[in-house]
Amino acid sequence: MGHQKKTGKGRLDKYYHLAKEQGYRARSAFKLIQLNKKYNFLGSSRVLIDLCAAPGGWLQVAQKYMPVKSLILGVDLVPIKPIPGVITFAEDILTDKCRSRLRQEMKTWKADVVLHDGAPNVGSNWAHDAYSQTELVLMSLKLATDFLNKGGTFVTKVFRSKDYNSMIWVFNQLFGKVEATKPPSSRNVSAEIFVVCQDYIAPKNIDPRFLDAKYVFEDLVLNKAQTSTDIFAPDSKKKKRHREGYEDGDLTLYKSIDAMEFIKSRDPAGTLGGANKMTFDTDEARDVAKLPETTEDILLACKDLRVLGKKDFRILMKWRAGLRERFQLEKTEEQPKIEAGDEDGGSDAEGQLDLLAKEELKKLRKERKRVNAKRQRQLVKLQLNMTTPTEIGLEQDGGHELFRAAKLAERESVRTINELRQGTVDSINVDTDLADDELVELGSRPVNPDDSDSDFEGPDDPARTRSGDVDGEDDEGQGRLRQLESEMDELYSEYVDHKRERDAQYDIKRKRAAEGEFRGFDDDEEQNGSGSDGFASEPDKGSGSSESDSEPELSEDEEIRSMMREAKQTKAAKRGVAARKGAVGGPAVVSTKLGGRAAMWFDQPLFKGVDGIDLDDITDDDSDSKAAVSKQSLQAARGRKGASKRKRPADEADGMEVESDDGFDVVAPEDHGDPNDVELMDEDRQADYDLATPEAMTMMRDLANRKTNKHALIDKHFNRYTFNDSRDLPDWFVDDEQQHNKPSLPVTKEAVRMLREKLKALDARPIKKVAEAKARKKMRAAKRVANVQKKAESVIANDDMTEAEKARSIDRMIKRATKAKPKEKVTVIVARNANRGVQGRPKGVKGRYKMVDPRMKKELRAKKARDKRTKRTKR
Ligand SMILES: C[S@@+](CC[C@H](N)C(=O)[O-])C[C@H]1O[C@@H](n2cnc3c(N)ncnc32)[C@H](O)[C@@H]1O
Repeated sequence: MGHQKKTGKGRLDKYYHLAKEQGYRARSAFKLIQLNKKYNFLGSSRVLIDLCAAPGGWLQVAQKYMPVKSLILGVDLVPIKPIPGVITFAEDILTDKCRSRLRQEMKTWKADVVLHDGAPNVGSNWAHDAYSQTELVLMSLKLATDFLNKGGTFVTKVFRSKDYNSMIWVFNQLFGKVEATKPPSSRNVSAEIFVVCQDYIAPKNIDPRFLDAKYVFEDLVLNKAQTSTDIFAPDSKKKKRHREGYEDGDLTLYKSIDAMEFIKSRDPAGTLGGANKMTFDTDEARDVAKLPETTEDILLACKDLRVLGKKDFRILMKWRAGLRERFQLEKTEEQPKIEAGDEDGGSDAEGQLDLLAKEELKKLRKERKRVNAKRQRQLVKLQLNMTTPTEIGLEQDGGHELFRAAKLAERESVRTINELRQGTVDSINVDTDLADDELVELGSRPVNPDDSDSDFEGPDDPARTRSGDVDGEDDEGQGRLRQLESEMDELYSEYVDHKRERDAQYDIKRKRAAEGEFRGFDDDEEQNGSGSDGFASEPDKGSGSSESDSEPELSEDEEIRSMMREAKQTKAAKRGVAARKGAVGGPAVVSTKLGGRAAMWFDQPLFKGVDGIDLDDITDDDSDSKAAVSKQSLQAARGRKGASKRKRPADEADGMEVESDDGFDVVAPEDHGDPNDVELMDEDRQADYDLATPEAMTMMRDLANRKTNKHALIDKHFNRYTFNDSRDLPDWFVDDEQQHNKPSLPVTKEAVRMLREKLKALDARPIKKVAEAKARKKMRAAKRVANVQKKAESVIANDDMTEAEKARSIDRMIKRATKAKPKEKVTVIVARNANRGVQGRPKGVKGRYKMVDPRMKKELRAKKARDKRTKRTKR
């Protein structure tokens, strides 16, 4: 293998690093991985031969993707470091020795796959390398025909060359399916492509010419002969363009040329057609880029020469012609001819001739500058709307002025020189005068009043340079222009041919470009395109199965989405609260004025919307009354329910608070004023102190609205029911008393309304069971999201997949995860007859099932009744 230094730009690309990370010996391993992904030939193969296998990247891949215990053989000129389960040996595949060694290793087996990634040592002479490469391919094909099983696969690397089509033709004769492809890991700048030949026909007799390089690559053999002479006299011949792809010493298909190369080239169409990009990197080219002639359009066209349209091509050719004119390239190229012609003339005239020619050129240059400057001025005027194109005659003249000037210069100098060649010093003088006259006419002829109706005024009018000859010159000019146009067309078709030769898909690509679907020539760009087809075009989650789900409840994918929405909202809300907190300076306005407990108290929803409460007036001194009231309200609520609790007499004796039968608290005197009463309540008990009855609500409102106070309230509730003793009374009596013999407390309409509203709000909340079911559903959805995320991460990290494959697989995962699963039906099995006493799943029952006992319900009911009875008797 040619040991290329891995320091060039782009050499250490992502596949290089990936190969290092994943332990492959060569980045080329990814080419085989990607080829196998596309054609899937490794998984089903048991015997594989890798020709030109060093350092062994492909062998590693084969070993990984083929079934265990497969026979894998690798051969290369250089020894290959051992790979477990792989047999390797060093041989030249072009020799018979290699063939017999392979036969020896294969015994009676036949190969399912023959791989060939051979590359000759890349030298400076391309044609020779191409020959070796094609020779290697043909030889590997030969070996493949010897060892391949019928239906087998042959994978080979080929370089695009003029013999490419012949090669494909040969493959097609031997295989059922032949496809050329360039895996993404193959560098765009490399001319290599891989041909995957599947379904080996295994003909009994193969025409020997199919595998004969002389027959298949006739031209190349000729080329080889030619190039061998070139080696000894590289500059003796004109450098030939290699239509087969590479130029000598240039081993990539991507080529950029310097603008000056194009300007100076004698074959501009060929130069353009042979390059991908035109750069302005040399000093000279940089100057050219700054010239006004080098417009934005030209710079843009230079960026990608492969997609030049006819218009762009013409612009570039005109630009080149103008610049050649500016740099006097035509002149300098003609100079040697002139000099050669002058050799015959007298040596006295030589110096004067030179002088004259120089002066001539100087003048012409000056004139050209002037014409250009005028054109520039006119353009500026046009841009400032000071004039119209017709006024300045841009259409008639502007585009061709350059050529007119060039033509003029050409004609003048040629004429002068011809005359000089023939004539004497006198005639030189005469002609010089003439020339000067003409130049004076060109540059400084005064305005002719007779010409005032003309569009072009003043000395700058090029159409007036020869007053008597305008028509004739126009005709001549038109003819010249037509000629230039046709020359340009010819050049353009030459350029297109050139492109076509370099790129087999040229026509298709151009068609795509014309249809607006063009995605570029590079694999990279195609990948980007496919990337956008894959990842960018997100799966239409909205049109998933959930839409067709007729259940009113949220389907699971909706659940997932709603979770995501909720998460967002929660975040937003948190941000909002934080912002508000920051703005207001605290969580609640009330708490800024009241103590903590008071704030908590009045923070209850009950006080919201209650008119007339001036929270500022309520101080912590009132908290004792609040505590008492809260207890009373609780008791009132309990009283309504008839669920009185009696405390042990011992508790009363201890002076602790006692709940009376009539449902009112009797608060021990020392506790009355204790503001810590509320604080003493634990969390659970606090939850009990709710305003659950209209009586409690009324009482509360009265207190809050200062219609009563704690003393009045306590006094009022010392009544005939206060000290009723129910200790020795039977249960039935106590229960009945509780129901009917109790004080009737005042209730206001407002309190009833408020309570009703509160209950309504409570009713609106889902019952616990439903809430739990929803929460479970959410939890399951969250689990699925997490699972998909995890899987997606592993897919993303999988380097064996292309971006598009990754996108597709993630897409599939999401669809699967969000698809609503049909509810599993539960079969109810009654445990009677054959199912009676069956342990585990009854026969013939599939899916979820529930065993029910026909007697179970009755028995359970009976057991409950029994339990109740025994409880009563125990008491
Ligand atoms: C691009 S490398 C192959 C890389 C290999 N597929 C891998 O993944 O490691 C090309 C190999 O072809 C080998 N080669 C070139 N000419 C050969 C020949 N005549 N016989 C055997 N091997 C040859 C070179 O030695 C070189 O190792």
